[in-house]
Amino acid sequence: MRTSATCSAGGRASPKTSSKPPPSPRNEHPALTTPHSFPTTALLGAGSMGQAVLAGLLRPDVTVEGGIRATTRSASRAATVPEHPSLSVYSTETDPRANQVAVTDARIVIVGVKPYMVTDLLAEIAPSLAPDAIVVSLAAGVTLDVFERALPSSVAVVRAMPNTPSLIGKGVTGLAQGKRASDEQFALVTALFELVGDVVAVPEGEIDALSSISGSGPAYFFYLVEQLTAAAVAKGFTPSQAATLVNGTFIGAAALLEHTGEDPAELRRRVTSPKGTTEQAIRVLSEGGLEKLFTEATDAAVARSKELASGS
Ligand SMILES: NC(=O)C1=CN([C@@H]2O[C@H](COP(=O)(O)OP(=O)(O)OC[C@H]3O[C@@H](n4cnc5c(N)ncnc54)[C@H](O)[C@@H]3O)[C@@H](O)[C@H]2O)C=CC1
Ligand SMILES: O=C(O)[C@@H]1CCC=N1
Repeated sequence: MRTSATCSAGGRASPKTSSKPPPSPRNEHPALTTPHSFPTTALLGAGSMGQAVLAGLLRPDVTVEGGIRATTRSASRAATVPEHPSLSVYSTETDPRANQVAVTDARIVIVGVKPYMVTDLLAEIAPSLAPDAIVVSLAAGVTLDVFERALPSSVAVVRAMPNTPSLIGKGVTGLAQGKRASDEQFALVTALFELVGDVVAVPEGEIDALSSISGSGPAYFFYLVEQLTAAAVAKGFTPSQAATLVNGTFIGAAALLEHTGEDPAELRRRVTSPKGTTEQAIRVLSEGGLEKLFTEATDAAVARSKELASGS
């Protein structure tokens, strides 16, 4: 276990108070409009997505009564989890019972392991869950039904589809309420994800489509950044110059979208002078089938969610 301490190679270190907290993006999170206090929470699988969700619970303006427990498989991954006085970190490599220990008495249990690992993990934790626990799935494709069948009937389930900008409070999360989750329990989970950005409640049937847009969406953005950077380098700019040009332009354009609240089509029009240069570039992108490509790409993501649901 690691409690607000640097994890040793073996995954254990004695608790201590960190004199200098690590650089944290938490200050960037928007002001709270939702509850500041959450019950004891376990995060099983504190990887890329899990740690982004965890960032909300570690905000200085949030209290987690009874503390937060986070688990990983390897001790080296446990060492990547930020230090915090209310956070205990366990790795199954060091303690094979880490997940059972983490969920004991926890009211909220977030499952952040890969989809193919979910079934084994649920079988492992089911006997140790509190009867009134709310299990929150981050796993792509895995249905509420799979969770509800694997867990005691008193345990509520909510399916979440967040995205990685949650790490800096700019996430978008889709939430689907399981049939055993009360409105009060769903509101609590909604408040938890509002700590890291916007929340959209949808019926479960829409979660895979939502995932193909906002769950995967950050990857589409980074891919576009990579491709425009490659085009800049091909035009003779150094990689450093290309990064400045492309990152600055994309970040600036996104900020303009947010700041003005304007329709993106209108913002695009303001760049695209009639008979000018941008018009030619947009023509090539359009004739190349970008719109169709996005439809096909998101369809492929949805199809993969269905495969994951069937266990492949
Ligand atoms: N990465 C993303 O942008 C998004 C991911 N998701 C979902 O989040 C889940 C995790 O994905 P990532 O964070 O990308 O993967 P990841 O590989 O970064 O994290 C998985 C974590 O699970 C841990 N783990 C593996 N087996 C474990 C076990 N038995 N007990 C405890 N911890 C264990 C690993 O040590 C690792 O820290 C997946 O189900 C994925 O579908 C959902 C939305 C977006
Ligand atoms: O690629 C995946 O399967 C996960 C779900 C959405 C984003 N990442």
